[in-house]
Amino acid sequence: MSEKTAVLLLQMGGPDSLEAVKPFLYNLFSDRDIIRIGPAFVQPLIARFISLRRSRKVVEYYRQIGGKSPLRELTDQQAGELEKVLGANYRCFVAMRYWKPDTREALAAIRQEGFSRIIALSLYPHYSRATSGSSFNELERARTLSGKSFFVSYVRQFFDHPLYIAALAEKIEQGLSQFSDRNAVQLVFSAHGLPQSFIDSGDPYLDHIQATVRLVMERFKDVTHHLAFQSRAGPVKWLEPSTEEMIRTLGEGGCKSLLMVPLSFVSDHIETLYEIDIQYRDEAAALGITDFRRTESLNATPAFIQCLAELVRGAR
Ligand SMILES: C=CC1=C(C)c2cc3[nH]c(cc4nc(cc5[nH]c(cc1n2)c(C)c5CCC(=O)O)C(CCC(=O)O)=C4C)c(C)c3C=C
Ligand SMILES: [Fe+2]
Ligand SMILES: [Fe+2]
Repeated sequence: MSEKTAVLLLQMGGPDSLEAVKPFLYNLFSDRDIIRIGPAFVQPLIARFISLRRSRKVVEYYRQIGGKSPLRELTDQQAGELEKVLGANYRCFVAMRYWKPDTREALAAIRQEGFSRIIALSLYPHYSRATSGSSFNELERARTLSGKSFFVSYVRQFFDHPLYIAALAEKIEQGLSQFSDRNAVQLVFSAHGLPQSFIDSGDPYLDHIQATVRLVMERFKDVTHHLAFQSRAGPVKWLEPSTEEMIRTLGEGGCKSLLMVPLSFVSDHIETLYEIDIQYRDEAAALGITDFRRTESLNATPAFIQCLAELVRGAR
């Protein structure tokens, strides 16, 4: 057995072609950790119907951002950079919850290289049952199938890690420096939405998001900020206010300079590249917001990779 430790980066994944959009959505809507549709035995049928219907609309969004999600390339890049920083005692692998490489494939690769210890590093800073919880459950199922031959440590969250806060603050500082008058800028933290029912049943996601915003804003005391939630899907009540509502309220109130700060996902994906950069930008322009910008995603920024390395080194 190798003395090295395997680091398994857990991410949602995204379609790697337009043909993959429908099966990717099917995998997502089949997962009862993210969405519960009726009794378990009917969910696959309903998932098939919803993924077919939604894919017709969503394919067009992926087409506009280059015909696929960039999550695979970006996550591989993060894994490669992290491996360089961690040095010879670690090897990094990637497992995507709803696309390739899936968790079973990743465990097979880890086993083939002779590792018995895994650090499961969720790339969602804020814990939710819908995201990290789902990835951990999938890992546990795959580990059971493999005869529990791996010892796994979990990095569940890092919403308040000083290096994560510093990396976000660096991006905000870069964003603010692009405006001619930073005092006129309204900062909108746009976190991914979650159905209110998750929070009501004890999910810590909202508390984690609010803590990140508070910690970051300790460094920008002179800047006005707001928190809103993007990307609703389905008819239930989601966290409020929505990012669209927030942009409308600010635009109608005379705001001209707006800096969007995407929270909840550390890499670019459809919701930064399409929803913010195309859809919200158009909506903001129609409301007279003439200077609409977004902070860069953390992706493989060195300060963020240092944060991941600290999380791995501190994992028990
Ligand atoms: C079905 C309900 C959904 C919940 C709850 C949800 C929570 C949630 N999602 C992310 C991050 C990502 N979501 C992505 C895509 C995506 N998510 C949903 C649905 C829910 N998400 C759908 C249907 C899709 C597919 C795109 C679409 O149809 O709109 C992605 C990947 C995007 C990509 O680049 O391909 C990420 C990342 C978080 C953080 C979160 C809750 C906290
Ligand atoms: Fe989403
Ligand atoms: Fe999502």
